[in-house]
Amino acid sequence: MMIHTNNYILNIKELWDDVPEEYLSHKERYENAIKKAFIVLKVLRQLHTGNIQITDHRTPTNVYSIQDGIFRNVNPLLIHIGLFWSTIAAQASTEQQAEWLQPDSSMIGTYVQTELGHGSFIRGIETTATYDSTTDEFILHTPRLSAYKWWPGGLGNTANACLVMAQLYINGTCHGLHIFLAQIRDFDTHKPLPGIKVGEIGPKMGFNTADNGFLGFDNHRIPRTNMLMKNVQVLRDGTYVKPKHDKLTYGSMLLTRVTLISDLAYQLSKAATIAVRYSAVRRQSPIKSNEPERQILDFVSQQHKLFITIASSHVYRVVGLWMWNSHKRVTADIHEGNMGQLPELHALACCLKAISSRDASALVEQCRLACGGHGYMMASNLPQIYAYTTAAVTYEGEYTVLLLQTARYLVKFWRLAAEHKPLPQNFAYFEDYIKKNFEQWRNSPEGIIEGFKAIVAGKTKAAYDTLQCNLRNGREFEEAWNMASVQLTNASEAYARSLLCEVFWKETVQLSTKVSKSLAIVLEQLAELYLMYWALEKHGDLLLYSTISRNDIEALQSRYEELLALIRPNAVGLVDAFDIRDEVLCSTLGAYDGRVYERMMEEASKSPLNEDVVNESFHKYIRPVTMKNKL
Ligand SMILES: CCCCCCCC/C=C\CCCCCCCCC/C=C/C(=O)SCCNC(=O)CCNC(=O)[C@H](O)C(C)(C)COP(=O)(O)OP(=O)(O)OC[C@H]1O[C@@H](n2cnc3c(N)ncnc32)[C@H](O)[C@@H]1OP(=O)(O)O
Ligand SMILES: Cc1cc2nc3c(=O)[nH]c(=O)nc-3n(C[C@H](O)[C@H](O)[C@H](O)COP(=O)(O)OP(=O)(O)OC[C@H]3O[C@@H](n4cnc5c(N)ncnc54)[C@H](O)[C@@H]3O)c2cc1C
Repeated sequence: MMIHTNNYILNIKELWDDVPEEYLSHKERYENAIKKAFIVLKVLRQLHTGNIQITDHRTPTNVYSIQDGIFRNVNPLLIHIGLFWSTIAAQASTEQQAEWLQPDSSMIGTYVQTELGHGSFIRGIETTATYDSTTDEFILHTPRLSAYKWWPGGLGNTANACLVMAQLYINGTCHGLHIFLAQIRDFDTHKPLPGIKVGEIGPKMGFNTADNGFLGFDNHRIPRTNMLMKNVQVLRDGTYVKPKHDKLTYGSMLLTRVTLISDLAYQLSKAATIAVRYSAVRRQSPIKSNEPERQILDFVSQQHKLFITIASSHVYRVVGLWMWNSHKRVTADIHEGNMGQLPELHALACCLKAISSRDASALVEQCRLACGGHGYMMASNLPQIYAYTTAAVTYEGEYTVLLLQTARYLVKFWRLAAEHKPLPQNFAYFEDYIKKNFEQWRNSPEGIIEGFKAIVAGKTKAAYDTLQCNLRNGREFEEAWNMASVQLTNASEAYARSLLCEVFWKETVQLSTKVSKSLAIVLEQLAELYLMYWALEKHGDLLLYSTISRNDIEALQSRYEELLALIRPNAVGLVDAFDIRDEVLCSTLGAYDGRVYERMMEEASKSPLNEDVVNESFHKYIRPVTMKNKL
């Protein structure tokens, strides 16, 4: 059957709620979401097997983005689709993949890594997988409470299988973390298998349809062939065959960090669409006292809050794609046995995941604030987008922890520069900084990019010098590192910002040659706005580390304000161009037709508190108090 995914999914009645999900209990929310998740899964399976085919051109992202509207929260199968399958595809041997990656598989899986006691420091994970050569099995075991798995999405009620990260033991030797496929529930009855203690962890700030769960193993046995064996093997006699790189097991985290950048771009585009459209509808106070009230979008301070969100969505879309292509290239190299580019990819993914999630949550919150009181309503959908986005600052590698990973990479190159050793081309600016080869400041995108590189160099130098000073004072390296960690994270943050500015500007200039002149102008305005915004935000750093002057900063401020005015007439068009359907946006404030107040009233009428003219609590609790003396 040929289908148009949008229409097909939008017309499946059971996927769309009559009662807004905020009025459901924790249990009802899950049950409602799981009903929908399996309808969506069926569609995805039909697409995969070719039983239905797609006629629209933007399919994978379309299905993904329509889901946002269907769940208004999170698809409980997000980890099954996004992490379970992709980890098997990347880390299982060809034979394992042939067995496990069947489109009609009974397995509903999740990715089980974090424990009650350890999330960031994964070498500290306590779950063990001990090889028993007499039976050719691994014994999965949770030795104590802190070793209970805690957090995996879909684990609480949905999954019947999982990929477990555990410490591998063979003949008493620990070989570190490895991934194992374990069935945890009966495929038919869905009851936990013997030796499995599993459940759901309770309500959270967001992700409340994702049934995040806990899991403990009591000497649970799985076949030896259930260890993911593409990069590393345990043979029948217990021989351990090492991987070519000891962090290949962390590959799923790397991939998800890369994918998340695009997902965050999409969340930003939703928030921007809601806030910009609302700001075009909402009128509040005149600018000149003798004039009618103005659209709040005409206030320059409002433009300052919103246009950076539009621009940032484009930045993360462009950089997300750039990272996706790098990931593809590096993965192909790894297949050929060449690990050379992995450290760079890891360093980039860490800082970009950290900064994209932090930026996205700050900007979504800014959009909410820009919608005044109405932005605080759940029906605006901004609170849900915020709760979803801010979780990404923590999961898949906590913000600070990831920045410190990138700092290791920066410090290595600074050490080379300090010792006057050869540097790769992309770090040549470290040498320039040491030799004080400072460029004359230019108030242009290219000048700002150079300025940001000077900040990276200056901050890396400062962190490195502190590190060296701590070492000279007799500290051990790890302690000296901890003492310098504020400066180290600052250097990583600056590095991410310089990458974002450089990649976005270069890609935009290139793209501009391929589109109409009028579109090119707007795209370049957005890119320039992004660079100016951050140059002004970081003007203190520029004053410290580059040759910028006070006059230059004043000129940047004027150009920034000019850009706000230039973008203003296109603001609504720019968010319309994100092309997000009302059904996906789920916002009273952001719908295409601009019927904001009507929709707000329609949504209010769905409140169960409006079902009775007089709520029964009046008779039970209020009247006895207020009428006491009059009875
Ligand atoms: C219209 C537009 C639509 C857009 C549509 C977009 C479509 C998007 C589709 C899907 C979106 C998907 C969204 C997914 C949502 C996900 C939902 C939430 C799921 C959450 C899951 C989780 O959270 S799983 C758990 C994650 N946990 C972590 O991330 C733990 C973090 N900790 C670590 O990673 C490690 O502990 C740490 C790296 C911090 C340290 O490791 P350790 O072993 O201790 O390292 P160490 O010995 O110190 O050595 C460091 C050494 O190793 C190198 N290294 C570390 N990691 C890697 C790696 N991954 N790869 C390569 N190398 C690595 C590191 O560089 C160091 O090297 P040296 O400096 O020593 O040379
Ligand atoms: C919504 C959501 C979904 C999740 N889904 C999954 C899932 O599907 N599967 C899964 O396995 N896990 C999942 N997780 C768990 C997630 O990966 C971890 O919570 C995350 O990696 C952070 O680890 P943590 O909780 O141990 O934080 P901690 O590491 O305890 O962080 C607490 C604080 O300590 C600081 N800190 C920790 N270590 C250092 C250090 N070395 N240096 C400096 N500061 C440090 C951090 O910066 C932070 O400020 C999920 C989490 C959330 C919130």
